[in-house]
Amino acid sequence: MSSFDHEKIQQAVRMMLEGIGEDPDREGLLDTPKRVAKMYEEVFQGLYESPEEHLMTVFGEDHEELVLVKDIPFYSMCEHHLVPFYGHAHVGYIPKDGKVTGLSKLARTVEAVTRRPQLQERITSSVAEAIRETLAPHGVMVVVEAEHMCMTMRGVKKPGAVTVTSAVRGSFETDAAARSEVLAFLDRNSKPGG
Ligand SMILES: Nc1nc2c(ncn2[C@@H]2O[C@H](COP(=O)(O)OP(=O)(O)OP(=O)(O)O)[C@@H](O)[C@H]2O)c(=O)[nH]1
Ligand SMILES: [Zn+2]
Repeated sequence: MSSFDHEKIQQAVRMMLEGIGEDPDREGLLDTPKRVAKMYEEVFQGLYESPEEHLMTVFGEDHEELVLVKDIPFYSMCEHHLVPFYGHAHVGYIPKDGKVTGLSKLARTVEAVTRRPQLQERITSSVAEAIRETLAPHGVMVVVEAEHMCMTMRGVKKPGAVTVTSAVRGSFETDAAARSEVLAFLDRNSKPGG
């Protein structure tokens, strides 16, 4: 797997600043290439992780009904414009043969997939596929809701427009009641203790 090239990012940022008619040597911009490289290393960290690696932690727990971690916040970068899109992912699956993973691992899978240049559709199906391949559950259902800054601060300029994508695998494909159960939980705003 390739690694992160700080030097290259710094050169590119300097050129972009020149390209927009700025002076990269003025005081306020002197450290900007370095800062952007550091930020990119953080926001694109997922390129150096495999989403599946997090799901390897399994407990032989005999639970073959819904497990849903909802409202997982995420930030990603639109691969067309390299501006953020962000929102929440909801990840549900029905374990099989004792393959129950750690709850945090579902959120870590979302992180590994979102911290890359991305499309919302690919995030949604990649999370579903990683769970399907690693845990071989009865079914998996992933719903992602996001606002895209390329649609709010520029272009069509529609702040507040929310894009919803879903991916279902296994039993959820044929079991409408199972899909409805997940959607009913997503509809409820109740918070633990709230
Ligand atoms: N399907 C999909 N499209 C996305 C996503 N993020 C951004 N886009 C869209 O990618 C498209 C790129 O369209 P282009 O016509 O190539 O680029 P553009 O001229 O900047 O388009 P506008 O945003 O319409 O101004 C736009 O319609 C964006 O809204 C995403 O996650 N999924
Ligand atoms: Zn975009």
